[in-house]
Amino acid sequence: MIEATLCFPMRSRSNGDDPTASADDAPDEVLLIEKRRGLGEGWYNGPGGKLESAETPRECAVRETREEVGLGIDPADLEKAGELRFLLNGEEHTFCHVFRTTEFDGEPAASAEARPEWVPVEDVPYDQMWEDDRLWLPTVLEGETVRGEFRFEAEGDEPLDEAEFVDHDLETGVSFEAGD
Ligand SMILES: Nc1nc2c([nH]c(=O)n2[C@H]2C[C@H](O)[C@@H](COP(=O)(O)OP(=O)(O)OP(=O)(O)O)O2)c(=O)[nH]1
Repeated sequence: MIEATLCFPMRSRSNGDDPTASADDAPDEVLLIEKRRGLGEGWYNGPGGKLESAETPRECAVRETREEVGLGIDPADLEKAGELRFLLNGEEHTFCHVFRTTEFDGEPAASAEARPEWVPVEDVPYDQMWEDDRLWLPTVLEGETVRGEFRFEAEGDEPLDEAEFVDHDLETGVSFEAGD
């Protein structure tokens, strides 16, 4: 079983040039990446990837976001937003921790792995993402929490991103342990 993370940096678009904007405005843009290699290549996603040994999910999300798009994040500023379990042919394939943050340093920059893009929450390109994302990502981007199980079926040795998405269970408004 693979343990992985996703991180969704968010900002309020109106804090830029709108003089009526306040810093308290709800974040309405999310930093997505166009993934340039590996699992989900060519699709949009949040920065993220697999845990390295002895790393916590928070440390992994911070490291992957720095490596992929160059943003600096304090692990304590990550808000746990979800836990997603991906099953392939009935077996647990990946357990993914989802984080959200509005606190980060620097400007996103492209890397060999990712091309970053700020996207208004209402324009997230779900038709160019993993098929299950439209079921849970809107809730995460609204500031809520999710726990879900997503079942994929594949023939032979097909990787997860070529498997067929068959069904799911999803719970919203869940609580996570402090420090998760
Ligand atoms: N949004 C979304 N992300 C997913 C789904 N399934 C899934 O594995 N992911 C994420 C979890 C990880 O962040 C990422 C896959 O890990 P990765 O980026 O390290 O994969 P990779 O094959 O490129 O690995 P690497 O060689 O670069 O280490 O994709 C899904 O259904 N939706």
